[in-house]
Amino acid sequence: MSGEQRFDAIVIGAGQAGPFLGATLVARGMKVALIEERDLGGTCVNRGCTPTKTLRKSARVAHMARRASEFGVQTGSVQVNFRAAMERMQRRVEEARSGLQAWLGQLEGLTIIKARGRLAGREGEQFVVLAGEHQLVAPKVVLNTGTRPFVPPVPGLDELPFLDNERLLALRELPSRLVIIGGGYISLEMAQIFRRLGSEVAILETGPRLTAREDEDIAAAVTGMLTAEGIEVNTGVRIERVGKADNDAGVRVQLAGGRSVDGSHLLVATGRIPNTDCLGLETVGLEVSARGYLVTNDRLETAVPGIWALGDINQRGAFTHTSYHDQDIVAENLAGGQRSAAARVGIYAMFTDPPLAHVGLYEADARKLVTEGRRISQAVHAMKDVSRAKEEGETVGKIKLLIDEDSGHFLGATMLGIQSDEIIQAIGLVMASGGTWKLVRDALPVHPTVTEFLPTIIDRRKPLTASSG
Ligand SMILES: Cc1cc2nc3c(=O)[nH]c(=O)nc-3n(C[C@H](O)[C@H](O)[C@H](O)COP(=O)(O)OP(=O)(O)OC[C@H]3O[C@@H](n4cnc5c(N)ncnc54)[C@H](O)[C@@H]3O)c2cc1C
Ligand SMILES: NC(=O)c1ccc[n+]([C@@H]2O[C@H](COP(=O)([O-])OP(=O)(O)OC[C@H]3O[C@@H](n4cnc5c(N)ncnc54)[C@H](O)[C@@H]3O)[C@@H](O)[C@H]2O)c1
Repeated sequence: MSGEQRFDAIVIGAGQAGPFLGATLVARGMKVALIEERDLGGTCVNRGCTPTKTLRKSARVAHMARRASEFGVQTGSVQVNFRAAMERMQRRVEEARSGLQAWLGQLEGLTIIKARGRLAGREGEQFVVLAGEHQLVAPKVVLNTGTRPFVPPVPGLDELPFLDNERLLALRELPSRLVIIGGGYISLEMAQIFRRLGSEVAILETGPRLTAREDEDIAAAVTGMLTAEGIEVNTGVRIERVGKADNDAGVRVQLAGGRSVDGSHLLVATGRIPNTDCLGLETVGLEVSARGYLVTNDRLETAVPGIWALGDINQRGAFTHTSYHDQDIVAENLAGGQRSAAARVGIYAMFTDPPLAHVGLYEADARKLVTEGRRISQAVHAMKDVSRAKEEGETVGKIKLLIDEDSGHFLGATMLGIQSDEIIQAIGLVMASGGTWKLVRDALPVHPTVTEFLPTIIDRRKPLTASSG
């Protein structure tokens, strides 16, 4: 163990919050240690957003090439070079990771330590952190250790070489038939990508529908979009066990009721668990929730003053943008600001093609408010009736807007359709700025875009009733 090193702040975990907060603090003249046991950039850069969104592009190009004749373009038969697509993805990951490394590496005052970090008690006002051979102390500790895949207690799973998001992205050969357990974001994004790259794909979801959080009609539209591409969707299943298929060459998932589903590869995408179990939290008196998350106040401070929990581990978001936003809040508050995570409006996109994007309340939440006497209206518009979508030949999906009739504020929006990952932000910005629907109606839109339809959609809104029937 080397001698004790003193810092103004120690960041454990280089996900989507810690490195950026560290950079801000050193720019203010502080001395900061950034401890990362794997790769800078965390899940997003190395095994999440960056690789999946890069591979998604290869899948989309293959998909559009197959549709080429619809647009008057002749291509001949379309072949996917899986290795080349994976290599393109890896190059992008390496570029992102090395860019981050180069930027962080030249920041004066920032010490990067490649090791697993953990708290080891306190010395007066200072927290002690151990990281490999290093013993560090600082009065401020920022935890940004993210999540890892949750493996469900399915009999037989521990004896199979199943895939998770990381192992899937390391494949060298295209799976001939990919069976996916789980029907959430990772499942659906990867199902469509691998289907378009040439795999057969089957999804097995225990819940009654895919994308459990979404409105029923939206989940149905997502399911329809995936089945139209030849993806087999099984909802409401109960998995009894998994094992090798008869020919030993693949996997067999045995379902309750006697049915089984075989595949060459098995992807398990059934949620994530927080990396809080090896952090030595008990040494400073910090506790986690029943599911392992760190509880924070709206300033993202834990129950122990001087320790912050940022990103997925605080369960205030499970996205790169929420993690990054967390560090922005803390950076400003450390400089005397009064920002709060409570003030932000939840927004996200699932990057199927077309994407599903959402902000604010869901229809079911709004209906509950109606039972409490609120006057709420909803507008729904099919993408097949949006001119730009017709011109693009991509008419899947719909737009839904929820409006509070008394205040004029948007309460939420859901969009399944081309560029909805971008368009949703128009509503998100109006919501965050406290504006009303009139702002959207009166602003001058660009033609021809999907966004230009928002005023028309708003005009067609109807009162929302307490029940959907
Ligand atoms: C397949 C996939 C696709 C995704 N796509 C998107 C997307 O399109 N958009 C989006 O917004 N989000 C996406 N996400 C979610 C996104 O990746 C996370 O929300 C995001 O990475 C934020 O996480 P974080 O900052 O909390 O930590 P992470 O990015 O998880 O990083 C935590 C870091 O801490 C390190 N660490 C953990 N414990 C220790 C320790 N004790 N000592 C030292 N280091 C430690 C880990 O090695 C890791 O590098 C995706 C996730 C997955 C899995
Ligand atoms: N576009 C994005 O922003 C994006 C993309 C990918 C991942 N992510 C993040 O990654 C995280 C994890 O995603 P995920 O898809 O693994 O989890 P998820 O929680 O979104 O979905 C998991 C699904 O698995 C099902 N399930 C659980 N146990 C099962 C079982 N035994 N058999 C069958 N089904 C089972 C659940 O009912 C649920 O529908 C999310 O928090 C998300 O924020 C985000």
